[in-house]
Amino acid sequence: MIRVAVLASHNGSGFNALYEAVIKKELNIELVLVISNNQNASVLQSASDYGIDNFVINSKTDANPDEKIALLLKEYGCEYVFLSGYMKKLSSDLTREFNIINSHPALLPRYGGEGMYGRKVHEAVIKNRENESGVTIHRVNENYDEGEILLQTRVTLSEDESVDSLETKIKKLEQISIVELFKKIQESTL
Ligand SMILES: Nc1nc2c(c(=O)[nH]1)N[C@@H](CN(C=O)c1ccc(C(=O)N[C@@H](CCC(=O)O)C(=O)O)cc1)CN2
Ligand SMILES: NCC(=O)N[C@@H]1O[C@H](COP(=O)([O-])[O-])[C@@H](O)[C@H]1O
Repeated sequence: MIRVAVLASHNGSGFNALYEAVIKKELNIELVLVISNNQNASVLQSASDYGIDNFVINSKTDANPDEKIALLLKEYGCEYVFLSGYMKKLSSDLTREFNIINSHPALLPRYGGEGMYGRKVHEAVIKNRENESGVTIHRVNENYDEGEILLQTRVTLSEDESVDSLETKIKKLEQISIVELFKKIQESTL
């Protein structure tokens, strides 16, 4: 069974979607480890509730956070790492050594890169009066949002779309897309 680690900075809504899919036997993967840079992240409580080991790793806890992350990924035998709203840039050592996958709440290559995360993405899409947005799931390389695109799903914006309504739409789409992506991985059709 594929062993998957999750990195998240806040709620980890994508992680929760994967966990639900595993419980419903839609996915045959093993979520073995959760790491957050944020000691207050609610994803840590979710992981504890699910009985999944979880750790806080940041510049306060470790002199070299990414080195500690790599050690844990090896210790837990992680074959894939999923970034579920993780807000820190990962080192090139990490991105070269591990299969890391990220979900970005826009149609890359637009609306990506430094400063483009969370609500900031939806604010920019609305400000530019786009008529569509979506989710991009991609491999992670040493730069923000430039890895190979694995899956993209689109959504049409309504005339009166707000940042809140778009964020809700995108998160729902993301949770579906992430499960679809891991189905492809476990069926080795990726
Ligand atoms: N090496 C990589 N690391 C990360 C990637 C990546 O593609 N390559 N993806 C990000 C996730 N992400 C977009 O999908 C993203 C997250 C955060 C930022 C950003 O600008 N962050 C701010 C700091 C924000 C904070 O501290 O809360 C910054 O760097 O100034 C851009 C894109 C995860 N890591
Ligand atoms: N650039 C990365 C990025 O913006 N990721 C986005 O952060 C949100 C985290 O929400 P959550 O904490 O509720 O899961 C998610 O929508 C995810 O796509």
